[in-house]
Amino acid sequence: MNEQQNKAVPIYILSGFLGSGKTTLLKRLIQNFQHLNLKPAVIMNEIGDVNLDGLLVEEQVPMSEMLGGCICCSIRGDLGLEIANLIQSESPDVIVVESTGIANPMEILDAVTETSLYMMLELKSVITVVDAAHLFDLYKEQKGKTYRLMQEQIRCADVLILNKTDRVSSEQIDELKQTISRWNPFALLQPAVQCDVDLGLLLTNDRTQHTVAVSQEQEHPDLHHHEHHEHYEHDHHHTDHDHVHHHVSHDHVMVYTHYFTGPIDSTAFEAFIAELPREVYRGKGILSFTDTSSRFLFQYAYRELDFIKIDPQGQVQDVAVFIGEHFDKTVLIDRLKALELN
Ligand SMILES: Nc1nc2c(ncn2[C@@H]2O[C@H](COP(=O)(O)OP(=O)(O)OP(=O)(O)O)[C@@H](O)[C@H]2O)c(=O)[nH]1
Repeated sequence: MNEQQNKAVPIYILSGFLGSGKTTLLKRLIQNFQHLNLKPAVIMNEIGDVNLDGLLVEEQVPMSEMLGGCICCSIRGDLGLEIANLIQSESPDVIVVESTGIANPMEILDAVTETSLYMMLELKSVITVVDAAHLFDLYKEQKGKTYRLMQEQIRCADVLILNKTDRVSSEQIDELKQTISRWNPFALLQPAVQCDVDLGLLLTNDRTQHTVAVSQEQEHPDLHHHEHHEHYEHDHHHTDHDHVHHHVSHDHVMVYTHYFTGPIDSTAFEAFIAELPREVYRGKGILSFTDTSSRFLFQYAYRELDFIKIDPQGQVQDVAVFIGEHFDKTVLIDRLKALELN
C-alpha cells in the first residue's frame, strides 16, 4: 500500500433545503481547496434527471452525478459505490457530497459511515446551508413538512450557514440566530450573503468537536428516521425494494422536467415565473431567448429569480426543472407550451 492509500480521504456533506445556496458554497469550497493545492472531487445528487448545478462547477473537477433519486433514500445504496469509484479513479485529496435539498442528512451520514467501514474515509463535517428568508417565514407559521425538514437539517449540522441574510432585517437575523442555536447549540453558526464565510474556520470545525451533539442524535435514531421520511416522498424512481430496506420515501415531492423546442420570450418567461404557485418552490434550467443570442441558466428559489449567462460545452438542450409539492403539472405544462408558441 502506498502513502496515498494509507491516508483517509476527508469527506464533507453539504445539506440544506432546495435553493438555500449549497452549490454557491460548493464553488467557494472548490476554489479554496484548489488554492491550498488540494484536489477536490464532488458527488452531486439531484432528484431530477438533469444536473444543471454541475455546469457551475469547473470542468476539471472530478464529479460523480447521482441523478433521478435522493441519496438519503432511493439511491442511498449507491453512495458508497460512487465514493469508492471516485477514490479509485481520481485519488482526490478531499470529497464534497452535495445532497438534494430534500435529503435528510442523518441518512447520508449513515451511508458515509457505513462506507468508511471498508474504505479509508474521514467524515469531517455536515455543513447545512439555511435560507434565512425562507426559514423566517416558516418559523412564523410553525408548521409544515419543509419546516420540519429544515429543522432536521439544522440539527444534524456541525456547521451552519445562515445564508441570504440580505433578504431579512437585522432583527430577523438575531431572532433566527437565537432559534437556530436553540435547535443546535453545538454547531458553528455563520450568517452570510452568497455563502461568503470564513472557510478556514468552517473547515476546521469538524465532528470531533461535537461528540455531544452526535451522541444525542444517536440515542434517538428512530425518531429521526420516521419523523421526516413519512412526509417527504418522491414521486418517481421508487420501488418497494427501497421501502423494505430504508423505510424512506418522499412521495409528496414532485419533479417536472420540461425540454423546450426552441427559444422563448424573456418577458413572458419572467411573467410565467412570477405567477408560479407557492407549491413550486424550486426551478432551474437552461434557456435560449428570442430577444438575445446568449444562453442563460435560470435559478428560481423561494420566490426569487436569477439569471446567469452561460456557454455550455457540447450539446445541451434548453430545459427547465421544477420541484415542489402537490402542484398541478398539467397547468404548468400548458403554460410552458404557451411560452413556446410566443
Ligand atoms: N439573495 C440571495 N440569493 C442567493 C444567496 N446565495 C445564493 N443565492 C441564490 O440562490 C439561488 C440558489 O442557489 P444555489 O447555490 O443553487 O442553491 P442550492 O442549495 O444548491 O439549490 P439546490 O441544489 O436546487 O437545492 C441562486 O440563484 C443563487 O445565486 C444570498 O445570500 N442571497
